[in-house]
Amino acid sequence: MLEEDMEVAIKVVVVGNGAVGKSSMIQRYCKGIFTKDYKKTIGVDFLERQILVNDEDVRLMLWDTAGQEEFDAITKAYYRGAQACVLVFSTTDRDSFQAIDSWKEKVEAEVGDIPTVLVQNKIDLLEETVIKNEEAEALAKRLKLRFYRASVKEDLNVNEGVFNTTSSNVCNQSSSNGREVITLRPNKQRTKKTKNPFGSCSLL
Ligand SMILES: Nc1nc2c(ncn2[C@@H]2O[C@H](COP(=O)(O)OP(=O)(O)OP(=O)(O)O)[C@@H](O)[C@H]2O)c(=O)[nH]1
Repeated sequence: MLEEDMEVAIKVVVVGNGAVGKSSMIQRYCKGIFTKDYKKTIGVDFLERQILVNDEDVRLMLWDTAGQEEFDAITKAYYRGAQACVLVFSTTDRDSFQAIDSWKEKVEAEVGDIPTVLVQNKIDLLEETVIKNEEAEALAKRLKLRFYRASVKEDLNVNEGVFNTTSSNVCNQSSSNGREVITLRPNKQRTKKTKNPFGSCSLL
């Protein structure tokens, strides 16, 4: 296939316990909306958004995985090929915080060590928090992860924070260690060539 016929795509998996806000986070980023209703994800779901890398369009493909353990067998098949991971827990759910190690291990078991960020969602509910700031920061430090406090509801830190940073991490890691992050797909409209699309990154 000619280089002109290729496009770049980054696959990101969003994982964490049920009801921590994974689907909401992806919807906020890709569609700019928030809904109060809780609709449990069955298996996996998928949305995408275009970002700009070195003036080249890149497709950020966000895989929304079910938080319920009953779907583990299905969801882990979808971790394969992921180039980045967003680990999410909720301010009001201690179990979701304690489960982060196990989620990280599940993803690592399928795809190894990929750029990952840790997100504490629902910080609009801080008055109901069941997790101390120091605990969350200690977890991020121990796992060596960049840590974000976010509120999908209030639209805090989702766009500029979580997803744009995740994309940058993938880009930077790619340019520093030569790891392959490019998925090739037929794209007949494309004519421009780039030798190193991840040399530096800028996001829309
Ligand atoms: N207050 C508040 N509620 C939120 C926030 N983000 C999500 N929610 C609510 O939390 C509930 C669960 O959100 P989902 O996005 O469905 O959670 P999920 O992690 O995808 O859940 P599963 O599909 O079961 O894995 C919904 O009622 C959302 O409206 C937030 O930042 N603040």
